[in-house]
Amino acid sequence: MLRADDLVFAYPGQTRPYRFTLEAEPGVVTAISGASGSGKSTLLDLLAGFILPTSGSLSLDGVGLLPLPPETRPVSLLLQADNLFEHLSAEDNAALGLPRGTSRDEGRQKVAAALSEVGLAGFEAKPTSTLSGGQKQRVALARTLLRNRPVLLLDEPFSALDDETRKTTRDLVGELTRRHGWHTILVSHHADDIAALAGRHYRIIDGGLERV
Ligand SMILES: Nc1ncnc2c1ncn2[C@@H]1O[C@H](COP(=O)(O)OP(=O)(O)OP(=O)(O)O)[C@@H](O)[C@H]1O
Repeated sequence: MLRADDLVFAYPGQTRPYRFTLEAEPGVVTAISGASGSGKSTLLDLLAGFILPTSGSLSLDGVGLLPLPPETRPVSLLLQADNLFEHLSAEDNAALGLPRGTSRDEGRQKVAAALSEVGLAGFEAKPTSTLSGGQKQRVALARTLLRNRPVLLLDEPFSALDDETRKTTRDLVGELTRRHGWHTILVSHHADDIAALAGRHYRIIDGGLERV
């Protein structure tokens, strides 16, 4: 279980701080909605460790995460777009998720298996700049598979996709979350994505999280 307990944070000059409390289970997509500017990205930044709360606690399965810098948190982050290096191939982008020290052959095999799991078998050598928006998000998910971190933060990951692609990409996120036991936190203001995918839903209201 991922638990945030009264994480308190304020930007300079902000009079009333955010106070975030949530629980996210493994294998379940937990959705976060809220008006524009309500603090959704701020919450993800706190979970990822890009900003630090002034008080509160954050733990995964009882282990405190706040002392960990972003690079060692058990967390992957996927944004709406621009998750990949355009000048690299699909294979090279996905391979960025491999642990350091992975041998060339083992890396190749693992990348091929991850690309196949996201429905991109045979796309290894494709330059990223030639892929569609949905295919790019799949490559980013393959990289997430290889990073093998139990928390996945998604910031409006389907917003740049057409309707059909958003449905298949969203199904894939649901499937991967269940299969790998990820604690997936989905920031979205699309009610249909939340209805289709989320097992738990919080809304940010007045700087806090309310269970919907
Ligand atoms: N670095 C910063 N310094 C000061 N204020 C900030 C900073 N980043 C965000 N804010 C402010 O904090 C509030 C919450 O921003 P945040 O980006 O978390 O909202 P959001 O819910 O993700 O918005 P949107 O849906 O528009 O992306 C906004 O009022 C924003 O202007």
